[in-house]
Amino acid sequence: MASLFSISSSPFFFSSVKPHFSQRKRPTLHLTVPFTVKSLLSPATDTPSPAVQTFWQWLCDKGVVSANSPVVKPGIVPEGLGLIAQRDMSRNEVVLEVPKKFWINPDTVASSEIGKLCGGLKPWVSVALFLLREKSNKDSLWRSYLEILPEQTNSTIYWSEEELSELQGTQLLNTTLGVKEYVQSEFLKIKEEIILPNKHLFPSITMDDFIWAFGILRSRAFSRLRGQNLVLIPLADLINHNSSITTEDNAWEIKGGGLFSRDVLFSLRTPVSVKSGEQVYIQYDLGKSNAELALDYGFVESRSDRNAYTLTLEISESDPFFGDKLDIAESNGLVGETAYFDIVLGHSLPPALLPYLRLVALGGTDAFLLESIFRNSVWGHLELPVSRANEELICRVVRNACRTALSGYKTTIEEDEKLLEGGNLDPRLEIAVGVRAGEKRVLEQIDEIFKNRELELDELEYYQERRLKDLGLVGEQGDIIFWEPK
Ligand SMILES: C[S@@+](CC[C@H](N)C(=O)[O-])C[C@H]1O[C@@H](n2cnc3c(N)ncnc32)[C@H](O)[C@@H]1O
Repeated sequence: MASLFSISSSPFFFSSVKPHFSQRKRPTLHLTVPFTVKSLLSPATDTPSPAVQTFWQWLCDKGVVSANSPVVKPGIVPEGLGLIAQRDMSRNEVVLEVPKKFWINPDTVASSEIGKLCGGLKPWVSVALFLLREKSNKDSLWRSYLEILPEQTNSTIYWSEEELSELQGTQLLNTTLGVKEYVQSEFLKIKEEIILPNKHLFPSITMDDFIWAFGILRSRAFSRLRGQNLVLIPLADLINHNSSITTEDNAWEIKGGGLFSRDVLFSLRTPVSVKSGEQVYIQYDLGKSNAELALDYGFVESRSDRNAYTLTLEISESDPFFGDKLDIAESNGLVGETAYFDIVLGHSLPPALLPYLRLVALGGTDAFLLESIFRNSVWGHLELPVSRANEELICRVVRNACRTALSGYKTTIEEDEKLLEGGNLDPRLEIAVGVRAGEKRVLEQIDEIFKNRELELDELEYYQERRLKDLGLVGEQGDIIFWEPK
């Protein structure tokens, strides 16, 4: 029975680089985790490095920014580089505007010397190759920008094996390994088809270089901008994230481009008022879980609703009712034999989870519900308990799966909490401890919900009782009304 479904790491279906500043929404929860982001009010102090100064000079020379009265300047901050306000700014004021000719996107690649080679490539692969080509070209027009890109972030894709071992048992570990495998397979393809046959353009590109480029895009490319799937915007990509900003609205937009209008520009606004000398921040994505933040950007947040766990449920092909169940799931918006449910700490279960579980577990004397005459009403029936046996089975299977998943972590929540309370952890360890503690909390929450449900099994009302009631065959006290012959 335990094979009814599995709680596994969320598989990463990855056909192109995922949106980096996406709008997907996810609800909220509670956990005292690691990373404390710099206060919005703390001013940045350090002087920029020569590379940053050269980058700034390049932007001034090209007229992207005003050398005399800049609104923001790049500066060294706890998050690496960031944008420092050069004067007081009110909410929604424009921080910077970058014309299209300074963007790096698949069009930039197409019109470059490697454009012809990159024709059929995925957008992210072509931009990654472009970055690596330009890096190896000492005369690159993009040199001053490339020089300020970090060698690594704390994204889990850059972690050593030892660092990854701290993620033992987590979904994040599996996702990270899956992503790396995917990037590697893309690399092997272009190595054969593009890199090796064009050694004069790509002298020595390694898998690590390709991972670097992938991580750069993943952490700083904007996506889903008007007509733009994936675009690097120098200067704008220095904007850091702050958890205290809780709106994603209107932080950036593309301006211009109409028939008689001026150049197309990327425009960034500050979502909150900022004092001169403070760092300007935005909210990257309210919908990302801590695991996604860790993978994409290399940080996590203490907000409890960033902790999530993906339940993967499957209608087994060996199920005698496989076809009917699949048909019912698909008619109710759950495509394919596998369904994914994101469970968020402190939030109730996704509404479709219980009906889907009941459907997957349906069998024996309840199987009549799968008959075609019920096809239009079956989901409604599945939204309520079907039978004691069915409800008991889903509780048992979910609880077993939670316990199995919990036994795969190398620490307990208490041990993780102690580590976090002790403070002074290496940033990557802090991310690992935060994510694994968060996942375990969600698993315990799921287990608790189904444990309580198990205790209620005798009080629940099941399909047959509801049916008898509907037919007027059950009295007020739940007694069966018999027909007395007159
Ligand atoms: C869009 S870039 C921002 C510029 C970046 N700080 C730099 O030095 O180039 C995103 C990266 O900045 C860093 N970052 C942004 N916000 C952060 C935060 N709140 N805490 C820690 N790191 C952050 C992470 O390394 C992330 O991958």
